Amino acid sequence: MPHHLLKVENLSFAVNGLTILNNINLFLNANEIRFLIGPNGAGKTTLMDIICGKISPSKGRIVFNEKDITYHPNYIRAKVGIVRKFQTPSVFNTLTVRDNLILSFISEVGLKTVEKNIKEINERIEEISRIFNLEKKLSEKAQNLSHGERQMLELCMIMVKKPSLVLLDEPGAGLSKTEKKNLSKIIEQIRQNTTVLIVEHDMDFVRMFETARVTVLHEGQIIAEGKMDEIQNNKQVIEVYLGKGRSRDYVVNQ
Ligand SMILES: Nc1ncnc2c1ncn2[C@@H]1O[C@H](COP(=O)(O)OP(=O)(O)OP(=O)(O)O)[C@@H](O)[C@H]1O
Repeated sequence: MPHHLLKVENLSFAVNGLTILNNINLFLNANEIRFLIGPNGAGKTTLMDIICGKISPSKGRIVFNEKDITYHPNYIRAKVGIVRKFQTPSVFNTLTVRDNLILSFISEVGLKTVEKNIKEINERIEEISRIFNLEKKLSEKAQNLSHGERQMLELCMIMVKKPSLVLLDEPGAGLSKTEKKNLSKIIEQIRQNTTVLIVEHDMDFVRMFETARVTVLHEGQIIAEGKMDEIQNNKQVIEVYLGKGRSRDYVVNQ
């Protein structure tokens, strides 16, 4: 039996009498890449907000590493290894790439430890920046990077923290085809040490992950789950999302 790192059990969320999520059950294995897709307003962001602790559900529970974290605030979730990256990269624009990464180390292990081990930290920065194709940009200010490079830098800063679960909000948005391909390779590499849950509208990007499972949300409910080649032939998914051009591309194999 695979170990479920994250269990979302019988989860519902309502606001002002309006049901936004209705009895969601979502189970993520350790080292899994999972996509969450569905039309606008399906409830994807709300589900991510509940998983990261920004809001609490009306019913159900969230179990992470066998611990019930349903009502843990988001800073506690960050401590147990749940990290979220929003669509717009959040980096320190006036600092260099290296300094951004050093700050990430400081927030992870503390200033004294970083000062004491600065040589090793710099070696580690060089090593990790190679994974994210940033090794030639270490002295560059973040504001001079392209959008794609800033996305890479933020991901790199997140990975310094060695999270167990990374929540990504439309990471493919605004990237060129080549950048998306590179990002997909990096996410595949990241998952060697972490689980990745990705909200995405760009089906070309989702298809770059041949083995990843996809969960489809519609009107607050999960309507399908499986690999992309199964999902894209599912009648209901085509009806409510893929076939109507509501995603950012069309189904190829209809
Ligand atoms: N606090 C709130 N109060 C009222 N309605 C809300 C609240 N939060 C979310 N909603 C509604 O719940 C529905 C789901 O929103 P959500 O942002 O989770 O969808 P989504 O799948 O992420 O959509 P998108 O793809 O457009 O980002 C929407 O109709 C939204 O207007």
